[in-house]
Amino acid sequence: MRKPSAKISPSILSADFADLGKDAVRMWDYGAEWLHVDCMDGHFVPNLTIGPPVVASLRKRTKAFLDCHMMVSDPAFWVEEYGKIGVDGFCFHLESVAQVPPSQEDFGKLKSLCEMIKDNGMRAGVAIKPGTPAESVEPLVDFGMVEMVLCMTVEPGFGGQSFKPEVMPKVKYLREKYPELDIQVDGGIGPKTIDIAAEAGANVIVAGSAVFLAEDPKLVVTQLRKSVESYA
Ligand SMILES: O=C(CO)[C@H](O)[C@H](O)COP(=O)(O)O
Ligand SMILES: [Fe+2]
Repeated sequence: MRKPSAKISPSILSADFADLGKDAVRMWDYGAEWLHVDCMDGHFVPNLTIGPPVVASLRKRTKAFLDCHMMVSDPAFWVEEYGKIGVDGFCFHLESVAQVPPSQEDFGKLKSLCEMIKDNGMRAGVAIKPGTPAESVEPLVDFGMVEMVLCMTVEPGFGGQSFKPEVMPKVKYLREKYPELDIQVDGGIGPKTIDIAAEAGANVIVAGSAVFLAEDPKLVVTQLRKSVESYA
């Protein structure tokens, strides 16, 4: 069984926030079919980025799959609004909703959150911080609650941090167990680190600074895709 197709998702955290529309359009032109939107509320992480009005403006400017990484304390609060905007993927942090490992009661909460995401027309994803074990999200995959697991390869909150290779065994474990699952990696990914992540089994690749600060961003998008495809 082959792993799912490569999806390259440039993170607009490293874009020019005064010119987001232009940056969104050029990423699509460079061949990136996803656009990663880091929504931070200043509570779940010590940083504040953008919310619905800006995401709605982005929606009008790009056909890309809008991949919202919700670094917020109360993801359920935002689901309906993001659904109305026409966001494609809503990826919440397990740690914002549940204890680690999740309790029985937490699974009830997680199930209704995932159902709410789907009822509002979006794909559900769950993100885990570098220290959160893969086993914590297995029931969400096993019961079809999520279509994607995001393994953070930095502590969430800021772009431009160093890739944590110690997260790779988790990616490998999930890929072996779930050959058809979308597995996303986010943080410190670029031409120097992509091979490690692709070999471990990641197929949805987020890259912020490595793309936006590159002299030739199109080349970086192409390199990231080639690496994932070479390990398919
Ligand atoms: O979720 C994030 C940070 O919390 C960003 O998506 C991520 O850090 C991308 O930036 P870079 O590729 O520069 O590390
Ligand atoms: Fe992100």
